Amino acid sequence: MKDADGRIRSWTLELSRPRFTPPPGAVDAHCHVFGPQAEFPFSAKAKYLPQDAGPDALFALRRHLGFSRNVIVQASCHGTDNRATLHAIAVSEGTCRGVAVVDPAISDDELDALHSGGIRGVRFNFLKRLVDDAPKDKFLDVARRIQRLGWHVVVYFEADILDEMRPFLDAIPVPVVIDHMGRPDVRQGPDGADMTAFRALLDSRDDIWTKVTCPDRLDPAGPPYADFVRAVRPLVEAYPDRVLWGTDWPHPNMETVLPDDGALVDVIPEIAATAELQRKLLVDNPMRLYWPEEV
Ligand SMILES: O=C(O)c1cc(C(=O)O)oc(=O)c1
Repeated sequence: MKDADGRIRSWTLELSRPRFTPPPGAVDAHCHVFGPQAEFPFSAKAKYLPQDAGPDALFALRRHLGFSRNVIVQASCHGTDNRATLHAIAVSEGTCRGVAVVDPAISDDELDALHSGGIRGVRFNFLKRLVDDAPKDKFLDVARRIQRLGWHVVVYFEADILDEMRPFLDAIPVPVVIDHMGRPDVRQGPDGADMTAFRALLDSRDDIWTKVTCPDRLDPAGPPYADFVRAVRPLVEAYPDRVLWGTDWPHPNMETVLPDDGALVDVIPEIAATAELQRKLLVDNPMRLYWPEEV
């Protein structure tokens, strides 16, 4: 949905109320903020220009869905200027933490300032439609430099480059979180080539986590996202202590079919069928990674 300025709205205004009630303290561990542009302009290199989706809208969504905290992941449209993310964290009264995108030339003092602002990880994005370049050697240098802060890295790539990503991922000296499971083709099922290769990655070290997110991006059939559920539920059961969940609101680039966040929440009990799995996915795991001092 584009406005008169050509700015895209990628989130629905017709939100359903989910049937599923998240456990107390649930964390939406993958979401973004856009702007507001007047205060926090988008990057000159942004590949999409969204309408404003600031912290007030995010917190209204959170209340509606029954979540308590958010992890805000710096969106590619803001480049390496993390001010919009830091602003949202700052006004959240301790209920948000974040993942930054940094220029590899960032100083140690600037990294310290990000830590004080609630950042606990750095994102490396390998999607050509979102970023111009992804310098692996410089990213590895950043990964080494954030080790002293106790941070992790979040990596976003698509399934077709998993093989070529392996040496890079193997060399990262801090915990690794893979966005959206590295975008498998969920129609292949739980034992298809993409999920099998992804499990081999998870098996390669015990500090690789993943976000079991984005049925809307990965399952074109739409709600109730049957192929996504069939492919992802065994993953949640096999790696219950290394999975995170998030809405992905405001759903960057979902221009044609706007996901209903209520329907996304209703996928949770389908991929995490027991109260214990739900508590790990929504509370214990994200708290360990983002609020370790409270665990
Ligand atoms: O697939 C995407 O388009 C997408 C984009 C971004 C971003 O622009 O940062 O983040 C995501 O998690 C997913």
